[in-house]
Amino acid sequence: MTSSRTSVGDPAAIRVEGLTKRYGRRTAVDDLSFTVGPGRVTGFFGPNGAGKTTALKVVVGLARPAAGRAFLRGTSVTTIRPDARLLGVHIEPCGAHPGRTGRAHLRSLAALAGLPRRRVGEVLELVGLEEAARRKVGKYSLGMRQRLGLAAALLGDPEILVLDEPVNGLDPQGIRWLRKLLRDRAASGGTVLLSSHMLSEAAQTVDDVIMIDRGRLVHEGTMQDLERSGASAVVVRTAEAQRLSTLVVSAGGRTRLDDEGGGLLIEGLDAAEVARLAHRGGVLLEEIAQRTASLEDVFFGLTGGADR
Ligand SMILES: Nc1ncnc2c1ncn2[C@@H]1O[C@H](COP(=O)(O)OP(=O)(O)OP(=O)(O)O)[C@@H](O)[C@H]1O
Repeated sequence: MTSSRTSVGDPAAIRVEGLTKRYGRRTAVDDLSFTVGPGRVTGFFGPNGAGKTTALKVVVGLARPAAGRAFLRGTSVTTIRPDARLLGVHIEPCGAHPGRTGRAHLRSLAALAGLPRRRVGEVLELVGLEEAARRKVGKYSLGMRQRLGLAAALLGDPEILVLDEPVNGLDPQGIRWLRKLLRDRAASGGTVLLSSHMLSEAAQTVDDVIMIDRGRLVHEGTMQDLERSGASAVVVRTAEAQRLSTLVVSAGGRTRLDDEGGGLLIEGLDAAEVARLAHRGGVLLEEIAQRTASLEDVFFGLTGGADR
């Protein structure tokens, strides 16, 4: 280990404090704070445009914040010296020239980082790109580009891995493969922070969750807690949905139209409470059922859920 990793006794692998980043008058990241622990895979979730890529760029030192700070192993990213053994990053565009082969791209990255050439062969094998490494990057599919980006991030066998939307473009087999690779890294003490706008696809990969919406933190905790927090919702069918909605909201619940079944989805109250409310308010229910919430439902509940 180098001194930059051990000099400060911060137990967090990544610490972000009050980060704000603006593009003109648009605030992409708004007073965001979170920590990422070592030996964990952490999911950085949020809808399209939530500010995930922007925040990750600041975390890895690729963008400057208007306010706030980011630390890797207790050292500010603004003062840290580049070290491929500490930090591996994959954020598109990865900078690979379309006319170069995957292998040539990785070789120049390895040379720049002062890493031995043999690492190129090792990471190509690790990401399953040995065959494709001879081909030009411009001919790669999205999934192959993801693997190449991951290979680049893994060159230094880094302690901290930051990946922006790594699941994008991977087929189910590729997602399973990535899951194992990232889980293995965490199991051996590594830190993985990955962003995704697809909660379900990434859910089985992550231990911890940081969720943002419109640049702000909406949830930070374990995946287990998140799954528990949205354990169920109630689906009802009624001709008086508007009136029932008003009753539910005044009793502290939330409602929205159920995308799947066309009924009314109610969160924050259980089925018995909804039935009582409907009975007292004289609302006729044609159907009522308890439904286990999907992670998307949980996400919806936390982010306020407006369709954007
Ligand atoms: N270089 C830029 N110049 C101007 N605005 C930008 C720039 N990069 C991002 N933004 C804006 O900042 C906001 C956050 O974008 P960002 O790409 O960080 O979100 P995201 O959560 O990664 O979204 P996605 O899942 O779609 O990639 C968006 O409104 C976006 O339009």
